Amino acid sequence: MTDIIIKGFEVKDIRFPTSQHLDGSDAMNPDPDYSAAYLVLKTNTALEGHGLTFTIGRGNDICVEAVQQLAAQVVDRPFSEIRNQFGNFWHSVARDSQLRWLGPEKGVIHLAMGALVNALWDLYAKIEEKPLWKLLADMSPEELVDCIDFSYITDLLSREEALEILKKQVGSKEGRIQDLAENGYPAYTTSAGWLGYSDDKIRHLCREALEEGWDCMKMKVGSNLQDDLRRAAIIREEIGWDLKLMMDANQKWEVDEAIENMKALAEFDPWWIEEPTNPDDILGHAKIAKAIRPIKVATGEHAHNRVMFKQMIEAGALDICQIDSCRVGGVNENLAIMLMAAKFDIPVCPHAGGVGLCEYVQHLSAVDYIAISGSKENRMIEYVDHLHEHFKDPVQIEAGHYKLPAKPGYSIEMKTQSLQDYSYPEGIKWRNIE
Ligand SMILES: C[C@H](O)[C@@H](O)[C@@H](O)[C@H](O)C(=O)O
Ligand SMILES: [Mg+2]
Repeated sequence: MTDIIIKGFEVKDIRFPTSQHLDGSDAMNPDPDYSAAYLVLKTNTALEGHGLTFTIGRGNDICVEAVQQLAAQVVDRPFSEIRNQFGNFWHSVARDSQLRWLGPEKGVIHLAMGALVNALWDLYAKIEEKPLWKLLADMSPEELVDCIDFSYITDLLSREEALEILKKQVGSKEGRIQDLAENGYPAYTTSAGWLGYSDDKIRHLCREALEEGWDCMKMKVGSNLQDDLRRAAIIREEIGWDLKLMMDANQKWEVDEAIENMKALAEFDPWWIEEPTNPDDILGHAKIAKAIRPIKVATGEHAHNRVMFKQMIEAGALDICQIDSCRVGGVNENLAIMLMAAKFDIPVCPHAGGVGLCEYVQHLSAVDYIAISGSKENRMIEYVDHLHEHFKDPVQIEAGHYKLPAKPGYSIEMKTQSLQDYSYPEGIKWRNIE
């Protein structure tokens, strides 16, 4: 096969007016418009690599520009050069000396890296004609670790340790693939619990979720305690006490406030509290975790990179590791994070509250189960019931489980019509609003 060369790219500003119905709303983001800096890598063949990074509204202006800057670096490069040394390639993009000053490896520039790296994996999986999870699951432990940049984490996880973890799972991979094909991967829904929803809507969505077979749910907290207590009571009234209920404060509280409020909310038996305080406050999370046991602390959707996860894990600051497919530098860095979590037997429950995140993370959790942790215990993928109709290969949910994706790629390609209609600001959907 002749080598595939990346010949050019397009970056699109795609936004959805989700704030109109307060879908996705939380204590920190009262009216989010789910948005994506969307990258298409064009090649010398008909194949394209698609990738996006999730943002909210105006933040997308800046992210689109950052994706432009990063994507320019792969133009005219043979894809084999990137793929054969993916870890080194990743390292070189993260170390771009002019752009690195903006991070390093955090914020807008790292979100943009997520879009680029994920688009490259989408292309890779399409070239190999496999869904991304299968491409990764078929790799040998050596091939997988060659995708990882171990910089700054070797004190917690060396290349050799990573190899050891992966090698342990090799012999039993096939059984787990079979299990996923038959039973899917467990999930929980956040769709009933957005903060801006009325009590009636929450009640009605809880009933609907039960009928659909969900057995775990997440609600938003962090507005004011009395409201949180009332809403939690409504949810428990509707779903009973056998279902798992998780709570998400979206960084709203001070450390002491988080401890106090969770003591009050404990009567509703929450399984975890997510992002109780500022996402950079490693020691604060550790304090909270210690004070509110057995309620677990979950975090990660705003953790900049693998180095933050390393510290969180070492400090006992997280019980549940919430990887995000875009926040860090895409698939490669998430492999590193999942391996660190596996070493400490910390369950990975990916964050997926955004556009395209469910589509992405289903592949990552599948790989975690098949090749890394080998376990589904206490693990589940978030599901939000928004915007899937815009994807060519949308997630499929059956009785509260993700079905294993089958089409080649990373499931992130959006329909041409949707890309047109929701382009900001010129798309028809926006022209009709403003
Ligand atoms: C603004 C977004 O919807 C967030 O509320 C969402 O990502 C959330 O934190 C989640 O855990 O799904
Ligand atoms: Mg969250």
